[in-house]
Amino acid sequence: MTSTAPMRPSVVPSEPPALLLDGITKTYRSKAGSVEALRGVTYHFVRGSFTAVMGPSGSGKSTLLQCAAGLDQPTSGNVMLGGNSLRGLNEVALTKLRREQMGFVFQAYNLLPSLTVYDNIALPLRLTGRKPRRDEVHRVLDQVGLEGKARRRPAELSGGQQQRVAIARALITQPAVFFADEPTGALDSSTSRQILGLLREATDRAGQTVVMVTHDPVAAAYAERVLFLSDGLVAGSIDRGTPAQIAAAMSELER
Ligand SMILES: Nc1ncnc2c1ncn2[C@@H]1O[C@H](COP(=O)(O)OP(=O)(O)OP(=O)(O)O)[C@@H](O)[C@H]1O
Repeated sequence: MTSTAPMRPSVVPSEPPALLLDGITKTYRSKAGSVEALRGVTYHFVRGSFTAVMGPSGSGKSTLLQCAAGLDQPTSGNVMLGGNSLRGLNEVALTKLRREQMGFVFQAYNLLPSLTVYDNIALPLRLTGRKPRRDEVHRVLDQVGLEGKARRRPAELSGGQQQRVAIARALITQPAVFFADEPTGALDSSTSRQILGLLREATDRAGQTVVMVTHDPVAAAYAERVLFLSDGLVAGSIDRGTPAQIAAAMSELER
């Protein structure tokens, strides 16, 4: 595993990174005391890259994802999305940014059960105030291999098919950045491979940027880089690691 230092850019990139975390800290305060979930994370996610975020339980992975996606506010530091700062944006502006530039895929598929597959996928465009075109919806349905399922409801599909609907729904707005939190956590290994293949394709074919939190070294090996968190800090990274190398690095962190 490389140390944290080489992960800072050695040259100033000519275009802004897809996503920049600049000195992010996050402290949760409650009556029981305070927890420093992130203690100063600086990292840039290059455009078109696929990064897995791993680390022991409680190391800050979900907090990092929440802050990066503007779903939660860092205590200090800044998040830049495509060169635009999230700091100081109100909820309306953040919601607009999330709808237009971010895609989300979670372990729970979060599909609306009363809507058809077609309408679930079309929803993000409707939320931006735009009437979706049939060919747009069918293009992403085709991309995730679900042609012919447009009229089904989520409950009539397998878990893997539901997750593919969730990916299609995230793809339809052509977001700059995809956030995935344990996207294959509830799926068997062959279905997981298909889902991870779709995320890989989003980066390879469309130049989108994927940030995926996972506990699974096999899933993480689909990413070109694994970023390790430990105790709220970046502990290192591995590029193009095998599942065995990634698992070994995780065991080292958990020791
Ligand atoms: N809303 C909250 N209030 C208080 N503490 C919190 C809150 N959310 C997270 N924490 C604490 O912050 C730390 C980091 O939590 P986080 O969920 O980001 O870790 P994680 O790496 O995603 O863990 P896991 O792998 O178990 O999901 C933990 O100590 C956790 O208990």
